[in-house]
Amino acid sequence: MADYDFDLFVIGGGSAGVRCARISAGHGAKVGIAEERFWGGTCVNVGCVPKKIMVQAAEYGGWADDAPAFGWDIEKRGHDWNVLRQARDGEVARLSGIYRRLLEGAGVTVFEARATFIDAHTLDVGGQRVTAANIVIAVGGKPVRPDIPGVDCGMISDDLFTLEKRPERIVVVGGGYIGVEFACLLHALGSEVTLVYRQKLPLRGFDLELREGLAEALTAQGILLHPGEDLESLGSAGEDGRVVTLKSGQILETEAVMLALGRVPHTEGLGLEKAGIEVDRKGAVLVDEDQATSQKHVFAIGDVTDRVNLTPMATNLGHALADTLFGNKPRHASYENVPKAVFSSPPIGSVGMTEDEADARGKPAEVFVNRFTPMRHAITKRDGRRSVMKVIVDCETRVILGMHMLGEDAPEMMQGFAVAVVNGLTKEQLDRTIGIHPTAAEEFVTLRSPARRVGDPQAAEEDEAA
Ligand SMILES: Cc1cc2nc3c(=O)[nH]c(=O)nc-3n(C[C@H](O)[C@H](O)[C@H](O)COP(=O)(O)OP(=O)(O)OC[C@H]3O[C@@H](n4cnc5c(N)ncnc54)[C@H](O)[C@@H]3O)c2cc1C
Ligand SMILES: NC(=O)c1ccc[n+]([C@@H]2O[C@H](COP(=O)([O-])OP(=O)(O)OC[C@H]3O[C@@H](n4cnc5c(N)ncnc54)[C@H](O)[C@@H]3O)[C@@H](O)[C@H]2O)c1
Repeated sequence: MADYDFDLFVIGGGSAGVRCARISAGHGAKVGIAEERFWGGTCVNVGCVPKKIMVQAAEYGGWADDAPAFGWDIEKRGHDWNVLRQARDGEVARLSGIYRRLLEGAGVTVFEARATFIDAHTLDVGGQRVTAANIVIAVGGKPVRPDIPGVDCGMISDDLFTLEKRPERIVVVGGGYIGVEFACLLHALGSEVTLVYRQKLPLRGFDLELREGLAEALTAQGILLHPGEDLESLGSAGEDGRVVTLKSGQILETEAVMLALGRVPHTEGLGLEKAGIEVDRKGAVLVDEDQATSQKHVFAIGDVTDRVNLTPMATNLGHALADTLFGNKPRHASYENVPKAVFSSPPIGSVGMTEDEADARGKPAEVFVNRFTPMRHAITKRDGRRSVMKVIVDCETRVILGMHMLGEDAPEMMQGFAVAVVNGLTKEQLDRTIGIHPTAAEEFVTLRSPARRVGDPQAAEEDEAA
């Protein structure tokens, strides 16, 4: 290793890269890292953190509306976007600074520059030649901008964090995580929101019953839904207006457009071909189970591999790789049963198989479901606040295959239940647990009769015969 400048060089100072660099240095490796834009990457600067602060701001609007039902003499007079911007941007700057200081404190050499490959062991880092025995690609992803006329009339999620004024009317295109979260938070802050998406329901990949419940909740709170629609073109109208043309021919006039159409790996121009590193059609770096690329000393972690594109997955991958390479503790981060949350209103928390996935196994599973109005909203009578809880159980082993919730506090609740599900919790163990009363969470430990059975080959044959 003495022939190289570094034992490890990390490209990208986001969730995956910072963790890998910091832990590797802690294990004694000589580490360098390059970041071209912002320490902490997407999550800290234009992702989870500023988004969650905006979600929290939005929640106060609903609580202010609810308060009179509990006797509070409160009048909601409006929301000051600039106060929120300053609070959010201040917290983001604070966290980003912490990320940089953590690296320096661990003894990592930091470069505020773009890094690209010259060959499989050599990088150009802001004009400087740097060599490394091992290289980690942790460059993340970037928002998709579709190839349609007038695409520049639309904002991407990064732009929402620099807006000086909240748009009064906005069309959000895309029914994935970002589209749904921003539609909800902008609506709650006072914007008139239209959500356009391709499928019949938003959030493909989540449990169908939760998706149905969420679509009902979105409509109940006044978000205008356009399901089954695709984008044809964007254009301007007058000084500040925007026109969205859908493939069905429908035209929507609005003040602003947000495109939330997915993210692609940030590998363009990285020089991967010079290092002999293979990518897939979307530009995602191909890796084996050790996160090694087609060059065994070059690794890729986080969103750049386009597998589970979530921050805790990225940090886990970074930590596991550092432990494996320099900590004498070889291990893999598991892609199985990764808990997920959508910070919609109400939010979603989910771990394990959906009902459709359990059904498709062809092995019998029981599905327990509960729908209820949380106690708070029995008083407030606020629309669109019904909760849905679901537990899916393998009939033979009694192991819980999936747990899902749409409802207030679902992400907080699901983190705890996920610990148990990941460790093989059975339905009987869940039932043995005494509830905490009065909470919504206790509904998970009091589900007694299954709503239905799925995945039963015999039942499917009987259905067909009938
Ligand atoms: C709006 C939004 C909300 C999100 N909300 C959540 C959430 O609530 N929960 C959750 O778990 N996940 C969320 N995510 C996803 C999460 O942000 C990502 O999964 C996570 O940031 C991936 O980490 P990463 O290290 O792989 O990539 P990134 O965080 O994107 O970091 C990559 C870094 O590499 C830098 N870089 C790129 N190319 C180079 C180069 N050639 N040289 C030097 N530096 C380079 C980039 O500037 C960037 O800082 C959200 C994402 C978005 C966009
Ligand atoms: N709460 C969280 O954990 C969270 C929040 C935000 C983002 N994220 C991560 O970031 C990723 C990116 O988020 P995202 O919402 O951009 O992507 P996504 O993949 O979740 O959703 C993109 C949506 O856009 C649709 N789409 C694509 N092209 C379209 C077109 N031309 N017209 C209409 N619809 C089109 C897709 O069908 C899909 O439903 C997520 O997949 C997730 O991994 C996580």
